[in-house]
Amino acid sequence: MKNLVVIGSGVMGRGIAYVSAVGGFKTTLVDISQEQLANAEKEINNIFERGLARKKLTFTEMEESKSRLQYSVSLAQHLKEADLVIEAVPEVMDIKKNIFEVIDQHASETCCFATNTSTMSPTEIGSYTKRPDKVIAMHFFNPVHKMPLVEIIKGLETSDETAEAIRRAAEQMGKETVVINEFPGFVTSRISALVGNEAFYMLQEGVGTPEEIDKAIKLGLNYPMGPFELGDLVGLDTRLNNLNYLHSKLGEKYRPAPLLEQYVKAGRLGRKSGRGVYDYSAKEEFAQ
Ligand SMILES: NC(=O)c1ccc[n+]([C@@H]2O[C@H](COP(=O)([O-])OP(=O)(O)OC[C@H]3O[C@@H](n4cnc5c(N)ncnc54)[C@H](O)[C@@H]3O)[C@@H](O)[C@H]2O)c1
Repeated sequence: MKNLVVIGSGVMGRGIAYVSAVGGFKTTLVDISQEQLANAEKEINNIFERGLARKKLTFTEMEESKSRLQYSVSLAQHLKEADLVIEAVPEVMDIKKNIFEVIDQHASETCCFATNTSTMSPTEIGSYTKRPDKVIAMHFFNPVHKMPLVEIIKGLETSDETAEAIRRAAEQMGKETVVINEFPGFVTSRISALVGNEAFYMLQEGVGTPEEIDKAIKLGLNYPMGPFELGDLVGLDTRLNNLNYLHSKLGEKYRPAPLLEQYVKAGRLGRKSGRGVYDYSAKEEFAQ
């Protein structure tokens, strides 16, 4: 694989484009919004600058990586050359369905398709194409340039060859991989949703303050972040959305804590809204 197209230049797509270019792939980042693309380019350049300052890469590596990266609002023209397309558009099945129908029409027969979905079925997404054997989920984590894992999820029809090609591509991007079979929530979203939800039940029951619960989990269980810190980073609305999905598929143990629903109703969505479990309004670093 040499040529990659990343669709969606939001939180995840820009990180995926960065690790792809640094990994040596000729990468095109595509979005329908020119403004999002401009923001993505600015942020990717910041990641390069910080990487250079921290000696994660040399000046030459930075310049070579940047020269492999381009930004575009027109998807179709870049698909003919693509060996792999990674989709990172919002977690809405209709949007994803539309994208996969379009890329299936324009990409070469040998091109593989990956979705960065957190919860959705790669089998269903593959069914919107005429190449379900070449469709897979490639689940990156936020922030992509720092998080070491890509969780690779095979749909029912995904071939072993596709899974192996995707595993090699992820490794070329500097990532560790696990290859698993599709089941709602995969491995990581399922566990993370459960831990985050349990923490909300504890808060609701008055077991402790958010600080105490986060500290107990971090220092007692050796988690790098507390469940509330992580929930605020991911977004409490996203967390609730995932829990509702898992509740519908896997039953009672994923029922969202009423307190979490209340926070989301109040607009306390986490860092992105300035307030979630914690208040970020005074902290400039969280405003970006
Ligand atoms: N945010 C996370 O922490 C996280 C982690 C892992 C996986 N994911 C998954 O990654 C995917 C993307 O999430 P995100 O947080 O980056 O979303 P986001 O909202 O930040 O970005 C989505 C981008 O897609 C663009 N877009 C929408 N429709 C498009 C189209 N038809 N063609 C091209 N671009 C289009 C939007 O303009 C936007 O820039 C979702 O499936 C999400 O579940 C998110």
